[in-house]
Amino acid sequence: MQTIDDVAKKIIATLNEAGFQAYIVGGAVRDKLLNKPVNDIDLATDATPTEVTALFEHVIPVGIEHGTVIVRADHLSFEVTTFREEAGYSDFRHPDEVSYVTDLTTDLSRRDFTMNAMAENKQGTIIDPFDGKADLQARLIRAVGEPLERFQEDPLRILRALRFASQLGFMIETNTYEAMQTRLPLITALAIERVRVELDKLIQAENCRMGLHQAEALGLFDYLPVFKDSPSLIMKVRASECPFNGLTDWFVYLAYLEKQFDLSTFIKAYKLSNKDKQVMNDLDDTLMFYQSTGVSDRLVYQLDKASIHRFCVLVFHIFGENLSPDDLLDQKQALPIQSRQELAVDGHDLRRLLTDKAPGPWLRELIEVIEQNVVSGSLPNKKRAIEEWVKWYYQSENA
Ligand SMILES: Nc1ccn([C@@H]2O[C@H](COP(=O)(O)OP(=O)(O)OP(=O)(O)O)[C@@H](O)[C@H]2O)c(=O)n1
Repeated sequence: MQTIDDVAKKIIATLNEAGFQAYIVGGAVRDKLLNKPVNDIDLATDATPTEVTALFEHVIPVGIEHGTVIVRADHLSFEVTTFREEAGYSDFRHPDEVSYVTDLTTDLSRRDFTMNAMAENKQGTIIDPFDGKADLQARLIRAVGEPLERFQEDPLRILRALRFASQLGFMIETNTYEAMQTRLPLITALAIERVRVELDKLIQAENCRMGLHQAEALGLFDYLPVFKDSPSLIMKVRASECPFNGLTDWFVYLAYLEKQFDLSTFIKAYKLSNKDKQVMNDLDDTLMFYQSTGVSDRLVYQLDKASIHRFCVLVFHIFGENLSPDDLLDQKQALPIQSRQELAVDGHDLRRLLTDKAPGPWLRELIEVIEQNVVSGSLPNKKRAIEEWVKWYYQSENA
């Protein structure tokens, strides 16, 4: 079977045959050397975006102003970026000016860390002008060239260093670490959404204890919303037994750890997306419900396969109770229905039945009551029976 690496090499071959240089660069080279799975490959070339576009059938112009296009091949996408050097980052996000260059080493020299500044050609030879391979072997994160400049260009690299330390269990080289310390105040200028992406990766990583320790030693949390106002929070996180790896809802856990914050404080401070907000709020509701009633039929009904495992992890760490995801799933499967879609009536049926009622929130509330009764077994999931019950419910309500 053709791998993502084979497809990338085909793209490189097409560029080489047209007279251009082309290489695999960045995280893919690093991860291959670490024997980690590679799901995403970036390419660099001396061809301009216009020249790349002319060579391939499916090209998406995603970031032409930064020299990047996406080449689609065999149902996979590859970012292809023209060799460049960057003049400065006044918004700490996008380089102010991008100038194309023709030599690979200049392109590699603008990158953050030596382990991310290697390239691989079509034959699989590694081009490594900054000794990234040696640093990988020594398990060291080292800035390329002058560290103060690298972090000035993009202070997000400070967080990237910490999250790589957390993901890979690497140490940060002394000069690099000192430059991170000097430039640390610049992280307050970063968009909070970018900060959160790195923080998520740091906290969910395999070596998160070490990553958190390094972040705390550096003073990172003094510059981060919520954490900076609550120094005890990070102490509690460190002291907690919670294995954050894989725990996507760590904000919920932190909100429970620090009772003075409700979840909305985190949601607002980190500008969580609506989807994230929904997931976090649902989980928060379920945990509160668990706190008051324990494992009830109504509770297992609210959980689904995707959320059941993390719910159990959170219950263990917040309440110290050991629930088995499999047992909860069995209990859920034994319920009369698994989801609202399986109810024998829907909104249309109920509106037809209660023609004298004007549209309003009553319909959603009624469906919720029916759902609860069916789940608890006090009402059979049969259309006739439910309709009879609804008529009785309204008669008794109006009586
Ligand atoms: N602030 C940044 C972000 C990225 N890069 C460079 O761009 C490459 C690709 O960046 P990205 O895809 O964001 O990260 P990866 O290093 O590939 O790591 P991961 O996929 O784990 O996020 C990096 O390897 C690095 O060479 C950089 O120099 N400075």
